[in-house]
Amino acid sequence: MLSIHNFSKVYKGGKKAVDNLSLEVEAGDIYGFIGHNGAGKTTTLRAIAGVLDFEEGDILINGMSIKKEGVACKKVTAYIPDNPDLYEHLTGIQYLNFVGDIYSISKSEREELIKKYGDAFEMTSNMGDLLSSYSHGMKQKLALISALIRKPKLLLLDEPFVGLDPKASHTLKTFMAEMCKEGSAIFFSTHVLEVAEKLCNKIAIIKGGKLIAWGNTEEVKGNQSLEELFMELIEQK
Ligand SMILES: Nc1ncnc2c1ncn2[C@@H]1O[C@H](COP(=O)(O)OP(=O)(O)OP(=O)(O)O)[C@@H](O)[C@H]1O
Repeated sequence: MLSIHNFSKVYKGGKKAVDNLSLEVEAGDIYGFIGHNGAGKTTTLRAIAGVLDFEEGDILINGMSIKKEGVACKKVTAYIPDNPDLYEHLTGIQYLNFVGDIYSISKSEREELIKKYGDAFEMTSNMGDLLSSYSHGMKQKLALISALIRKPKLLLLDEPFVGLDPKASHTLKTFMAEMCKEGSAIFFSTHVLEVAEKLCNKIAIIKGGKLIAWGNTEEVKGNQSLEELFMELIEQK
């Protein structure tokens, strides 16, 4: 589903944010991406989503290169940044219809899915309100709904649980599991190691732009908790 081959990113000014990263995410995976602040998670997610250019390496989604077939890749991928920037002058329902139009979601399917996810995230009664009046968590929930109604094959999430209340976090985890059971894949960054440990069948740990551990969660962790492993790996020189 997602193949990252020797991806590196050097920002203007010379900062190498990601260094020769290779990773495979398969259909059905809930893949957690873990690392300290500044490790390179957002840089990697933005490159996969096709919103950040890069020179070294390639990223394939469903076998298509994000560099050469960006539009086709974006059709099957949804990306929610850690701080979604939505169109504030639209109402919730106008925004979701805008997304529905762009991705050609039929009227009946759109209505069904907006109801399903709107109700689950307790957003249905706020759909007529302007996004400028939404709290941070409400904006995040609307962004998640806009991604879920598209039924993406690959869902990329940057710190999805930050800012969500416990019920919304639980709802999101349920839908993440549902999506992957149906054959999609999720690659997401998180600092919440307990969530990663429970939810993810695979995890990757990045440090200073380099992957230092990856694979099946149980195999990567061994007998330790994810927190113990993370602390040990991060403290190693
Ligand atoms: N636009 C930019 N220009 C220059 N350097 C950048 C830019 N964006 C990020 N960086 C640098 O790249 C490195 C990786 O940043 P990135 O945002 O990918 O980290 P992160 O793992 O997502 O961190 P956090 O957990 O704090 O969100 C950091 O050293 C950061 O300072």
